[in-house]
Amino acid sequence: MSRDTGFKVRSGALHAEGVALGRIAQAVGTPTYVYSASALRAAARRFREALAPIPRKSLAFAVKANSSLAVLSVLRDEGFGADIVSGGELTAALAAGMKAGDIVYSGVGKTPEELAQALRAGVGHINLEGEREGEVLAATAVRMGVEATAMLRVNPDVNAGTHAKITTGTRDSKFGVAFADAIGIFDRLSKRPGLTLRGVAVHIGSQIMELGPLESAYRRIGELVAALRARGHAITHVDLGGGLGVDYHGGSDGDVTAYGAMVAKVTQDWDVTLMFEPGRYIAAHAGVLLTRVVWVKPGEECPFVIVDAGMNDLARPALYDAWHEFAAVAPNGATMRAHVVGPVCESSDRFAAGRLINRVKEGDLAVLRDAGAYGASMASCYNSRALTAEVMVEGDRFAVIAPRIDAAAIRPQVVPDWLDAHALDHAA
Ligand SMILES: Cc1ncc(COP(=O)(O)O)c(C=O)c1O
Ligand SMILES: N[C@@H](CCCC[NH3+])C(=O)O
Repeated sequence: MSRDTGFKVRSGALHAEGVALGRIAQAVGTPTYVYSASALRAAARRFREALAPIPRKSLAFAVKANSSLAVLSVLRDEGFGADIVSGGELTAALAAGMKAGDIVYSGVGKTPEELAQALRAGVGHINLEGEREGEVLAATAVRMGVEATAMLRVNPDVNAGTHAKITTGTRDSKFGVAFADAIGIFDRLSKRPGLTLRGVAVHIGSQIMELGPLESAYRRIGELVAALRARGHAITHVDLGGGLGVDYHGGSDGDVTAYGAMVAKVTQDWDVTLMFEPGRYIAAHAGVLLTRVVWVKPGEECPFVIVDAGMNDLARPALYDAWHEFAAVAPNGATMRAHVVGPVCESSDRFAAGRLINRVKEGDLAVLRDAGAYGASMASCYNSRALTAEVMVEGDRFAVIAPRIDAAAIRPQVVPDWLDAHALDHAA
């Protein structure tokens, strides 16, 4: 997808579809995430079309990438289920109208309460990331009088070739069970009443641009499927995770068509339903973070453009040195070299270092592009800043889909109600 899908300069001003971003800033203020519904749909369709050669499949959007209900609803209408990692994401997916059966629940630290919540909701698949979790899930299902349907997430020990902080399938990674242990764990868990193990799951990381590591991981999973079948296990599903990356510099994204062809080739004899969990590929280009320049202040090497968005609103640059293009909403053709920084009291609150950007001045509007995935969903109230508002644009209309929330409303002042720990001991 071109990242211009949804966001284009028209008559000298950046628009989200038919709506000038200046109009949104006027109505909602800044900083604000702005999403294009058409860009979301376009990416969702491109992903599905690329998987056309795969006969049996299900698609689940990784809710961690963007958990706004309006975004999830658009993807639900595109036939996506949800890949979730917490009870909160389960609540969000259900609230967005996703069917429980279309939800797959991953995560290394699901609590017993969250497992019970998933069973109560009737979640389609629970991706087990450890043997003990499977034992507790089975026991909980028996107690509740239901059958849990699950998959075993396996760590294939493949380096995804992405940023070290978002690689998830190497030997020392906390995710899934070690490849060498997988068969033993599968054998044991499949004997547990209350638990139907349908297959295996793999996810080696995020922002993966080369298909080689994905192909290596999938081939290992293919060997495992064959070995499990040889031991009499009925393997009906394999979850291939997410991870396909996008280009944040305006170039080509991970090649989704080649990805579809590779998956079709590697899995042609598997005879299973394949599950996919894309997040970034679907949402990244469909959103920008709209911000206003507060000050332009001289610096030793170049000026500081200080914007009203901070690392609490968009954490990726501070966390992974990630690149998001900074662009003026009303570019005039001139450029400047500057540091673009936020107001937060950390030196890592920096969106661009000595970068050539559109010339901006105090009060101008600008955007950080490609912020639709892992933007708002990772926002916090650090420095007691408000939680950023979110807006969805569709054609010439826009709607606030998440209001700006004051930090004080999230952490209201309470009068401490002191409990005497010793008195509680006596009561127990
Ligand atoms: C289990 C799982 N599935 C899917 C995803 C989505 O990944 P991405 O946004 O890179 O497609 C992630 C995030 O890395 C994940 O941990
Ligand atoms: N949050 C990360 C990706 C992590 C994906 C979840 N396992 C990012 O912004 O790139």
